[in-house]
Amino acid sequence: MSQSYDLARAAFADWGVETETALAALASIPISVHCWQGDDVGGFEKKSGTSGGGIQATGNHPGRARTPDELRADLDFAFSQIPGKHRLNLHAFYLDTDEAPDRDAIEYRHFAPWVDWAKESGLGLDFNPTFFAHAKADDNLTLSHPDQGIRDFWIEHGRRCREIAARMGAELGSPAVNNIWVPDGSKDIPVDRMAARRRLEGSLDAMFATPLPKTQLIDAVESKLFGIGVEAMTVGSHEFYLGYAIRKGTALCLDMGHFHPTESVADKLSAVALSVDHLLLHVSRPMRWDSDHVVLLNDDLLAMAQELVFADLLAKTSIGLDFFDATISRTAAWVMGVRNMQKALLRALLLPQARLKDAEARLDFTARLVATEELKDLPFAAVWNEFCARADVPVGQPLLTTLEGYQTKVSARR
Ligand SMILES: C[C@H](O)[C@H](O)[C@@H](O)C(=O)CO
Ligand SMILES: [Mn+2]
Repeated sequence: MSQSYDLARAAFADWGVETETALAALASIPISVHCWQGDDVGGFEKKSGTSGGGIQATGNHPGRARTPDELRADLDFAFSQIPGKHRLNLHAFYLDTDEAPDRDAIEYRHFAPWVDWAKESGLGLDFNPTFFAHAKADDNLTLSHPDQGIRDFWIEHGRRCREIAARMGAELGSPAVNNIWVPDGSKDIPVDRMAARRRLEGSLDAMFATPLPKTQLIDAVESKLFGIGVEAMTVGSHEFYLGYAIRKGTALCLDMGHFHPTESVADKLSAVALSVDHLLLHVSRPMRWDSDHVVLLNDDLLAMAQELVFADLLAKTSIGLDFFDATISRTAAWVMGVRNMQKALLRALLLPQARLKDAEARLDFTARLVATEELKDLPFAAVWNEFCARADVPVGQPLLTTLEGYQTKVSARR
C-alpha cells in the first residue's frame, strides 16, 4: 500500500468516507466494452458495405482490426490495461464463421468462437442486432418499412439475435443485454408519423413475442433524436421507446449522444428509473451532435456516475460504452474510455453521500455548496492509483508507454 494511498484514506475518513468500501464497490461494476470501436463499425460479414444508418467513424489511424482474431487480440490487450472484470458488447455483424449467412439466417454457431473466448477470458457478453450496413436498410427504414417483406426480414433478424443472446447468457451464466437500435426515420418532414410508429411497434411486438428467461436475456430498446439522413423524424424517438419500455417491460437504453446537446442525460436516470425496471447506458460524448467521441472524465460523465451511485441505480443499470474514433489508437480509445467511466464511478463512490443529502433535505444549500466544492480537492487520484496497482495495471507515463508500444506493434503488422 503506498504512502499516498494511506494519506488519501485518512483524508476521506475525515469526511466519513471509507476508501476500502468504495474500492470494493468499484471492483464489482462491470463495463460493457463495445466491439465496434476496434474496427470503425465495419463488422466481419463476407461482403463490403458502409456503416450506414447515419453512423460513421472518421479517421484512418493504422492498425484497424480486420478479422475476429485481430479484434480479440486487441481486446485482450485493452482488457489487460483496465482494472476489474468486464463484458464485451458484440454486434451481430461481427460473426466469426467461414459461412456467409444473411442477417435473417444467423445462428448461435456463427458466434460460438466469441463465447469460447469470453469463457476463457472470464468476460460476460452483450449483443445487438445489426439493423444497418445492409441493402435492406438502404432506405433508412427497417422495422418500420412500409414493405411487409422488408419488415419481416428484420423481424427475423431481431428474433434470431434474441435467441443467440439468450444462449450466450446461458453459456456464460450471466444475462446478455440484447439492445435494439434501428436507424429508421425520415430525411424530410413526413405526413404520416403515426403509421411509421405503428409499424415499428408491431414489428417490435413480433420480435419480442417469444418470452425468453430473464436469467439469460435482457431485452433493451434505444431511442435517438436524429441522425444523418433522418433529420426530420426518428421513428424510435425517446417518447416512443420510453412508452414502449414501460408498457412492455423491456429495458430502456439511454445513449448520451441521442438527445439535444443541452439536455442532461444524468438527470433522466432517476426520472426514468421510477417507471422502468432496467436501464442500459450507452456512455458516449456528443460534440455538437451524436459524434461518438471517446468519453473524457468531464462534467457529463461525473454527473452520470454520481446519479447512478446517489440514486442507488447501479443494480438496475447496465453500463455500456458507445463511441468510435478512428483518428487515434483504437485500443487506447477503449482503455481510456473504460478507465474514465471507472474513475467517474470511483469519484461518486468516494463522496459523503449521506452528509450531502442531509444538507439538501435541511435546505442548507450553503453547506451543500461548500461541501461539494471542497470535496473536489480530495486526493481521488491516489485512490484510483491504488485500485490500478492492486490490479497490476499501469497509470500515467507507464500507461502511455504501454499503449504506444501496442499501437506500434499492430501498425507494423497490419
Ligand atoms: C453501433 C451501435 O448500435 C450504435 O452506435 C447505436 O447504439 C447508436 O448509438 C446509433 O447512433
Ligand atoms: Mn448507442
